[in-house]
Amino acid sequence: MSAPTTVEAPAPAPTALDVKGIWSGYGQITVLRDVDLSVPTGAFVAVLGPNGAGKTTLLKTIAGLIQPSQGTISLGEKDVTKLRPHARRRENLCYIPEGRGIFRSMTVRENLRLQSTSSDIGEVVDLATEAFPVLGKRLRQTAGTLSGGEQQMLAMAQAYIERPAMLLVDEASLGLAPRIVDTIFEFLVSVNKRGTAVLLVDQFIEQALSMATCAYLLSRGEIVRSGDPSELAGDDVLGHYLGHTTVQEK
Ligand SMILES: Nc1ncnc2c1ncn2[C@@H]1O[C@H](COP(=O)(O)OP(=O)(O)OP(=O)(O)O)[C@@H](O)[C@H]1O
Repeated sequence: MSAPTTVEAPAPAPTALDVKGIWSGYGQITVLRDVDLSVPTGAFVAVLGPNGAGKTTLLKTIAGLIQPSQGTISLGEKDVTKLRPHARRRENLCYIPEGRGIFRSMTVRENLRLQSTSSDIGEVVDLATEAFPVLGKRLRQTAGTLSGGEQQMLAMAQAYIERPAMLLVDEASLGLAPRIVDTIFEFLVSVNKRGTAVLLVDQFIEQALSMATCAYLLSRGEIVRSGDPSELAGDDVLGHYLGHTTVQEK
C-alpha cells in the first residue's frame, strides 16, 4: 500500500499589502501622487511624514474609504482596489482610524460586539479583556465616558480579537499620557508577533522607528525615502523632512 499523501497548507502570500502607483485625494484635490508601498507578511512598517503629507489619506485609501483615481491595492494576492471598506475587512484588513472610530454612545460590550465578526460575544469579551484587562471592568460603561487611554484600548481590542492579516493604525498615541502610549505600542508589538502585519502612522517617530522593520517617508503626497529604519535615520533625512534629529537605537 502506498503511503498516504500529505496535503500541505498553502504558503502565505509574501506580501500582506501591496500598494502600486496610487493617486488619491478629495474631489479635485490630489493628495497622493504615484505612491508605491509594500508590507511583507508579518512585517511592521512605519509611515512618517510632516503634517499634511497625506498619511491619513493613504490609510483611508487602503481601507477603502477613498477611491483612488489610479493604481492598485492588493491584500495578500487579492486585488481589492474596487472593494468597499466592509469587503476589505472580510479580506482580513483591520483599520483603526485617528480618533479611534468607536461608538461613543454605546457600551464597551456593544462596541466589542460590533468590532467582531464572531457571534460568540462571550468569547469576544474574553479576548478583549485578555488583551486589556481594564476593559473587563468597563463592559457596561458608555464608550464616550471612558478615559482616552481606555477608548484607545477599546479601539485596539479588535486587532486582538480578529487576528487580521493586515492592521492599519493611524495616530494611536494622539493625546495619550506616555505610560498609556507605551501600553498601546507594546500591544501593537505583541499583535505583530502573533502574525499580524502592521502599518503604523504615528507622531512618536523614535518609538515608531524602534518597532518598525521598514519605514516610508511621505512628503507632499509622494514617497521620498523608504528602507531600513536605521538607514532612514542616516543622511539627516528625518531632520530635513521632519525637523527630527535623534533616533533611538534598535
Ligand atoms: N476631506 C478633505 N477634503 C479636502 N482636503 C482634505 C481632506 N482631508 C484632508 N485634506 C487635505 O489633504 C492633505 C493631506 O491630509 P492628511 O490628513 O492625509 O495628512 P497627514 O499626513 O495625515 O497630516 P497630519 O499629520 O497633520 O494628520 C492636507 O493638505 C489636507 O488639508
